[in-house]
Amino acid sequence: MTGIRLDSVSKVYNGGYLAVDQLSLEVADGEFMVLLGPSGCGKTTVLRMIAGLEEVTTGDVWFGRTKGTGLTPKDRCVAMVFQNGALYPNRTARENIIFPLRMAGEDPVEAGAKAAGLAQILGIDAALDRLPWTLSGGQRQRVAIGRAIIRQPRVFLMDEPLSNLDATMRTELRQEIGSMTRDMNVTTVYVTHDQVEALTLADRIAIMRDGRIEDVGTPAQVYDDPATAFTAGFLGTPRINLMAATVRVTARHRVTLDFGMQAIALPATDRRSMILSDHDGEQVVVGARSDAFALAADTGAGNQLTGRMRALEFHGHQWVAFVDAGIELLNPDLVGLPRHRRTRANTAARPTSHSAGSRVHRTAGHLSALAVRTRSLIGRPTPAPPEQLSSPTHRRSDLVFEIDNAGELRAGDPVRLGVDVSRIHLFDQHGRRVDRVKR
Ligand SMILES: Nc1ncnc2c1ncn2[C@@H]1O[C@H](COP(=O)(O)OP(=O)(O)OP(=O)(O)O)[C@@H](O)[C@H]1O
Repeated sequence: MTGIRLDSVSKVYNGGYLAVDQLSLEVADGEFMVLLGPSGCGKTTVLRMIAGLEEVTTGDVWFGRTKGTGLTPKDRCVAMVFQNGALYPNRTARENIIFPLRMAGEDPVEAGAKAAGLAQILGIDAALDRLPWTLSGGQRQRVAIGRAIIRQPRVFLMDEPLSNLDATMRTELRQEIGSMTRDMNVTTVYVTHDQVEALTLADRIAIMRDGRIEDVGTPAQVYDDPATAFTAGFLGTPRINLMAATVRVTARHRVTLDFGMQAIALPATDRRSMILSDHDGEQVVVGARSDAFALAADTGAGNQLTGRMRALEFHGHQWVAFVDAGIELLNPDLVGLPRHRRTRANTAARPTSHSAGSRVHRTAGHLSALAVRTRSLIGRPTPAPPEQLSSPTHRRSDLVFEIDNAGELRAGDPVRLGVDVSRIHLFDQHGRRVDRVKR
């Protein structure tokens, strides 16, 4: 087994398209690393560069202390499973699994024993003597995994291996992949655009966007303490609410986040008050998931927002509330992305299985305006040219969050929302956290 290191790796495809941009990443020996990101962000390209199926344009790939750049795929001792693990159609599942050992000249009895052991782990021992076309999609993918892993590769690479399976099969095989790779202690890089797969399988997740890594951390780190607004928006259902706000410093270390018609205050003891107190008038992005909101009684105490319940959806175990609070919401896919990249990002937005995501109309127009009217909190010059606030994409939309019990609430009712500011995340206009993340 071995660790992997990508050292400032870039890939420019023929025609000059920069698919991967100076990406650096370390995967520890035996670690399960998930590359997560929207379609087209460069995940497969990274995987193929590790496998040696794609040449790096610049940078280096290392396997432990061995430089992989320039080695053939065979010499890298990696195994790869694709979306549709193609099998030899006229060989049984057993023959498919054993095939790499046969090619390596291994003793047939030992090879057979290894295949039987793997088949048991993968739950296909009863299907070993069947031809691929008689197997279910999940069984075929298990055979493909068995065939890839039987030679005990140093590195196991998987490219969306579950995406062609139905939901039940996906859950089952996901769990098996998790336990198998851990039992074998094989260094694994797994590509997916499915946040549930990433959160449930990974030791660490690298969230990719536009050929770069936005954030790397354990599932809990990247979910609870996201480094960027994009990461926050990619993880979690319903998607995080990203609200455009202006910093108002009312007294030393007294900071208010002004949404226009409404505002919330940070306590002076909040470390972010200190950070923002030199940035009066600057614009920030306030991220709030469901756990930051609570339907509040009309006490007037604490941070509250008022609005109107636009819709309430019953989801069995919970309700999803859509509240129009007259606050500008930003599109997580677009925050911090240079303007010329936005159309592409918009079409490659995060897939979501939750209807809440699709119901929300989020806009980019205001963000562009944010980018030009203000100085960056981090001090980087803002690249985007002005865009009119009256842009047709500039619209108000709903705060979306889950509640356990809707009680007597109905669509159209006025609502008062308590906001727990200890649970909000604050990002600068480029989508980077204003405070430090813990990694
Ligand atoms: N052979 C190629 N020639 C030119 N461009 C390519 C080639 N392969 C990939 N690309 C482009 O590089 C970008 C990254 O592609 P890649 O397949 O790595 O993304 P991905 O994140 O894996 O996407 P998906 O989840 O849709 O598979 C895409 O814009 C893609 O169109």
